[in-house]
Amino acid sequence: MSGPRPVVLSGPSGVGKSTLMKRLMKDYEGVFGFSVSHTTRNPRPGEEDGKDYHFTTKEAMQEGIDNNEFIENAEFSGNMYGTSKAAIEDVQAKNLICILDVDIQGVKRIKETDLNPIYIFIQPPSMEILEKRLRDRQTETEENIQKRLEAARVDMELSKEPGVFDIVIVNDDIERAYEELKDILIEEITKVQETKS
Ligand SMILES: Nc1ncnc2c1ncn2[C@@H]1O[C@H](COP(=O)(O)OP(=O)(O)OP(=O)(O)O)[C@@H](O)[C@H]1O
Ligand SMILES: Nc1nc2c(ncn2[C@@H]2O[C@H](COP(=O)(O)O)[C@@H](O)[C@H]2O)c(=O)[nH]1
Repeated sequence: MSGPRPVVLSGPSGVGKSTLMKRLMKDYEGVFGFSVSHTTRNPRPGEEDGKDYHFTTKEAMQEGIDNNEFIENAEFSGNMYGTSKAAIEDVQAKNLICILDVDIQGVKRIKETDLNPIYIFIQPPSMEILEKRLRDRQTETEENIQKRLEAARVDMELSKEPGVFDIVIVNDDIERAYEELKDILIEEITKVQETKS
C-alpha cells in the first residue's frame, strides 16, 4: 500500500481517541482521512452511517469477512468491528494520512499486514478517571460499561509489552495530549501539506 504512513490510534473505550482524532481532522483539513470501520453495534445519537461507522448486521459483516473484504476484525463488548480494505483504500486514493481507531485485537491483526502504520496508544490517567469519562458520556448501559472496563484492564497490560506501540500518550489534560499527538505526527503532516502546495 502506498502514500503517507497511516496512523493507528488504540486505547481503552472512553479514553478520548475520537476526541483527539476529530480535533486533528478539523485542524488539518485535507491532510487526514478516517478509515470508516464496520460495526454491528447500534448507532449512538448523532452518529452517521458511512461517516462514524458503516452500521451493519452480523450476517452481512460475516459475509464480508468470509469474502476476505476486511484487513482485520474483532469482537468487542458483544459486537463485531472491522476495518475493510475499501475503507483504507478510499483514504489512500486521496493521498491522505489514514487514521484507524481500533482495539488491541485490531492492532495485533494489522501488525500481520503490510500497512506499516504509526502505532499510538492513548492511555487514561487512571482507571477511575476512565470510568468517570465512560459514565459521563452516557452512551453505555451498566453492563456495557463493565465489559468496556474489563477490556480496558487487558488493554493496559498489553500496551506495556515492548514493541507493540511506537508511542504511549497519557490523555490527562486534553490540550497537552493533543500537542503530544501533533508533535508525533508533524513529519507526516508536513509531507502531505508539501504535496498539496
Ligand atoms: N482529556 C480529557 N479530559 C476530560 N474528558 C475527556 C478528555 N478526553 C476526552 N474526554 C471525554 O471523555 C469521553 C470519551 O471520549 P471519546 O468518546 O473521545 O473516547 P474514545 O476513546 O473515542 O471512546 P470509544 O473507544 O468508546 O469510542 C467524551 O465525553 C470526551 O469528551
Ligand atoms: N478491531 C477493531 N476495533 C475497532 C474498530 N472500530 C472501532 N474499534 C474499537 O472498538 C471499541 C469500541 O468502539 P465504540 O465506538 O463502540 O465505543 C473501541 O476500542 C474502538 O477502538 C475496528 O474496525 N476494528
